[in-house]
Amino acid sequence: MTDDLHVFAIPLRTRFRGITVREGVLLRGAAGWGEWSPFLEYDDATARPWLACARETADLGWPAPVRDVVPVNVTVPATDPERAHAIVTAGGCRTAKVKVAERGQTLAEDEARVEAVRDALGPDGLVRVDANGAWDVDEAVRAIAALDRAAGGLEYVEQPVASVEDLAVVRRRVAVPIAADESIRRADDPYRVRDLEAADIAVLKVQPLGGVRACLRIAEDIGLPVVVSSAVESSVGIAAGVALAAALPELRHACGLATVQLLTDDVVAEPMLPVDGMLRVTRPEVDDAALARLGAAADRVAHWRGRLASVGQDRSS
Ligand SMILES: O=C(O)CCC(=O)c1ccccc1C(=O)O
Ligand SMILES: [Mg+2]
Repeated sequence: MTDDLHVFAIPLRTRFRGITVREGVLLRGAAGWGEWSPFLEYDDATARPWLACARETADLGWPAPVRDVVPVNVTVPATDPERAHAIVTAGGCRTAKVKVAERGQTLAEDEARVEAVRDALGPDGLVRVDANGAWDVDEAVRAIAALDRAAGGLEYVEQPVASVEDLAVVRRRVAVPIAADESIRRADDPYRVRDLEAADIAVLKVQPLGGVRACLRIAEDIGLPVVVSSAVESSVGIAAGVALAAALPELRHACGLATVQLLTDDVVAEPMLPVDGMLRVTRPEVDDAALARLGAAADRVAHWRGRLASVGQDRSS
């Protein structure tokens, strides 16, 4: 193994998006370390923009920031109300994003989680929910009304339904603002959201959308307020999202970049954790001791090397 590629495996505190360990690759270039951590089930074409993001970070670095802190939300997995309450209290953020519509769970469970989150935040915090496209149109209309009530007012609902056409329909049937996530990062044409007036807010993630510069272009062209969100990266990947949030001309909403809290460990000495709901705009140093501690098993390293060779040109040899 050379020093220019490192495969990490970090256990999560709470199961999230069906995973319990976050794996990824750190690549080193002239500008420092970049993170490449596409989810395991993604095919090569889907994982390719994620690699462009890692290479931008490693080879080029980022455009200049226009702010030195970024407000963030605490991310609440689809867990029980007691745990949700504790996560919000420990998170120290004034905005919470609550995962809802998890497979196998009921709307009543979502309502109880959202109520617990409101209780933990107090009346002046902001509550947003993310359904990851799990509802159909009628379910969404009903669930959004119920969760808006449970929350005592929602800031917005993220990707209530899967298709951009349905998103446009739901947006016309509810009063709660709509944010588009998968309709941007997994779409052939992210601008359909704009053209169909399907959302009030654009969620941008730097890895799936090909890096900070690519996202700045989308932000400019899509004409919607932006929320920068993570893909549950290590602090190396989170720093790229923070660089985007820091370079946006306007930032009206808290970003979903506080997800290092979901991990049990990190590859840097000073993790990208919020203080008083804010992340500092910095590029953290990778820590050799952490790399050694979090190095993946040999079979996983082989897996990621093979994947890197297939998705891009393997620069480690
Ligand atoms: O936005 C956040 O608060 C955290 C990031 C997040 O929810 C997420 C993380 C990994 C994959 C998908 C998503 C998502 O927004 O749907
Ligand atoms: Mg989302």
